[in-house]
Amino acid sequence: MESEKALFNWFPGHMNKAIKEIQNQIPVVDLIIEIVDARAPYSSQNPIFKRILATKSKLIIFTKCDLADQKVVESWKNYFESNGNFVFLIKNKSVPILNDVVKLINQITLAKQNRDKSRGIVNPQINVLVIGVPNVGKSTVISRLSKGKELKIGNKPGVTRGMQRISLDKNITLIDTPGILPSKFSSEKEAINLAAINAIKREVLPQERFVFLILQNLYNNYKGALENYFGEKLFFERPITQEDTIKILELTAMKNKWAILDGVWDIERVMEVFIIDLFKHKIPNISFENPQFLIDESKIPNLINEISQ
Ligand SMILES: Nc1nc2c(ncn2[C@@H]2O[C@H](COP(=O)(O)OP(=O)(O)OP(=O)(O)O)[C@@H](O)[C@H]2O)c(=O)[nH]1
Repeated sequence: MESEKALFNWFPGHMNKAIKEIQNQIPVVDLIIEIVDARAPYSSQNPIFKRILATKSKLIIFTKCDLADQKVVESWKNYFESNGNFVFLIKNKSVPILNDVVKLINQITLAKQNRDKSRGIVNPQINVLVIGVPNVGKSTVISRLSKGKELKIGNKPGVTRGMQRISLDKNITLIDTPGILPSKFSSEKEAINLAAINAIKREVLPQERFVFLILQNLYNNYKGALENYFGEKLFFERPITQEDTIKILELTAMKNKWAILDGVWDIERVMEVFIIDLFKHKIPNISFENPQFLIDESKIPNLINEISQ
C-alpha cells in the first residue's frame, strides 16, 4: 500500500486526536470489532488500524448485507476468515444480534478469560474496541448491541464523535470510537468506493468521474440491474467507456425530456438523480468490490471491473 501513489489527501483534523485516544486504549483492549460496509468491506477497512492494532484479535462485522451482492459477501467472509479474522454478517436490520455477538466475543477471548481465571480473577473483564470508517453503521450496531440505548445515528459521514463505553454483558465492555478515515487514499478506486458507501463526501471527487467509474463497475457486474434502473436494454461492449456512459446519460435525459437548450441534453441532472438514487439503494444487491483476484495485500483490486477485464 505504501508504494502506491496517494492520490487523495483528506483528513479532518479531529481524526488525529481520535487516533491518539485510540492508541492510548490499546494496552487494555482484548479484541477489536471492526465494522465494515458489506458492499465495500476492503475499502472500508482502515489501514491506520491495520498497523496500530495488528497484534489484537479482530472480529469483522459486516453491516448492510441486505444492500449487497450475497455471493460477493460470502467471498469476502471467506477471504477475511482465511486471513485469521472472525466474521459476523448482519443480514438484516431487525433480527436481534446481541446473543450471537456476545457468544462470539466470549469464544474469541476464551484463552484470555481462562488465563485470568487461573490467576484467581473470578469474572474476567473483556474490553472490546469498536472501530469503523464513517457511516458504515457503527452507531446502529452499537445501539442494537446495547439494547436500544439512546445514541446519535445519522446518514451523514462523521456523525459519531468521542469515545463511549458501553456495558454489553456482565464481563464485556465496548469502547466506541469516532468514525475514522484513512489519512490518505491509496487509489482513486478506494476513494470512489468510500464515496459510494457514503463514508466520505462524494464532493471530494469530480462528479463525472465518480458516475463514470460507478456505471462502469455496475455495467460490468450487474448489467441487468442497471438496465432495470434505466428502463433500457444496454448493448455496449464490456468494459464500457466514458463515451458509452455519456450515451446512457443522454438517452436518459432524452427520455425524461431534460434539456438545457434545444438538442442539448441535461446529463448533469441525470448524474445528480443517479447519485441520489444510488444512495437511496435503488439499484439493489450490488457490491462495489470483490476479493476474487485479491492475491495479496500489495495488489488490491478495489472494483470488480478490474478483475473481469
Ligand atoms: N440498509 C441498511 N442500512 C443500515 C444498516 N446499518 C446501518 N444502516 C444505515 O446507515 C446509516 C448510517 O448508520 P450509522 O449507524 O449512523 O453509521 P455510523 O457508522 O455510526 O456513522 P458515523 O456517525 O458517521 O460514524 C443510517 O442511515 C442507518 O440507518 C444495515 O444493516 N442495512
